Amino acid sequence: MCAAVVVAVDGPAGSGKSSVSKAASRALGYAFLDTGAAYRALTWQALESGIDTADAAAIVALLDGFDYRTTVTDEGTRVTVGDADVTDAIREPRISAVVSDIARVPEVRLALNDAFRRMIRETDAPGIVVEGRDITTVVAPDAAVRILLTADEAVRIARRSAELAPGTASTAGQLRERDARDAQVVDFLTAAPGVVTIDSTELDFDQTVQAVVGLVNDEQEKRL
Ligand SMILES: Nc1ncnc2c1ncn2[C@@H]1O[C@H](COP(=O)(O)OP(=O)(O)OP(=O)(O)O)[C@@H](O)[C@H]1O
Ligand SMILES: Nc1ccn([C@@H]2O[C@H](COP(=O)(O)O)[C@@H](O)[C@H]2O)c(=O)n1
Repeated sequence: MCAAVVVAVDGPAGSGKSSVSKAASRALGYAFLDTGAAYRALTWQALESGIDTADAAAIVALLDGFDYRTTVTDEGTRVTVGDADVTDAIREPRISAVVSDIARVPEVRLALNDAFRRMIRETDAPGIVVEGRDITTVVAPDAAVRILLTADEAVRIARRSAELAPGTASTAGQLRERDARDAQVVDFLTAAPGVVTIDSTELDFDQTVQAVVGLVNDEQEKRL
């Protein structure tokens, strides 16, 4: 039984899931769980081990020794695999290009989802904001607040390009391709029943964070 208020956030690539969820968690005094980081770290481990990411059996074999940890520091959350700090490496385009291979392996999803549920149960914060693709539907379908965070594709591409520039064309292609491949595995493009859609196309960053925080506060008030 989890005593913390769980806020589940799903959405497509570049919709602001991690940046908005992180800022909202800070504003609320909640913990933050970026589930995509675990898929990315396992991808990093596969590439580091010289494994073809399309080789599902080899990927499943990696799960046993996968020593994935996150540590909250003053500078932000550090991600490690074994002794390696992979915080920055897991954001590289070479990881984004193949992470969907890893995410489509059912054994990987089962193992990581178990780990995510354990992290949610074990948080000692009053609440936790958890973001990914299947949090509202699979990982935490009973979450107190469930949000689909989205924005028009062109806006998401522009925001991502501004972050990664140069290379708008390849950024666009990669974002579209990753969404298309991920959507074959989980549906993060339509809100499941009970899930509230926040469309940030016309909102700036702070307004989007406020929309999330406002929803959580409204839900908390209803429960009093
Ligand atoms: N409402 C907004 N207005 C302006 N910029 C935004 C807004 N929301 C997010 N951003 C910016 O868009 C970029 C993408 O956001 P972020 O990395 O959080 O997306 P994401 O959904 O986690 O992506 P991915 O799934 O690819 O990891 C970041 O630079 C972020 O600061
Ligand atoms: N709940 C999740 C979270 C992520 N994925 C896969 O990981 C990739 C990286 O996620 P980001 O949020 O960091 O972009 C994503 O493209 C998915 O392949 C997932 O399947 N389920």
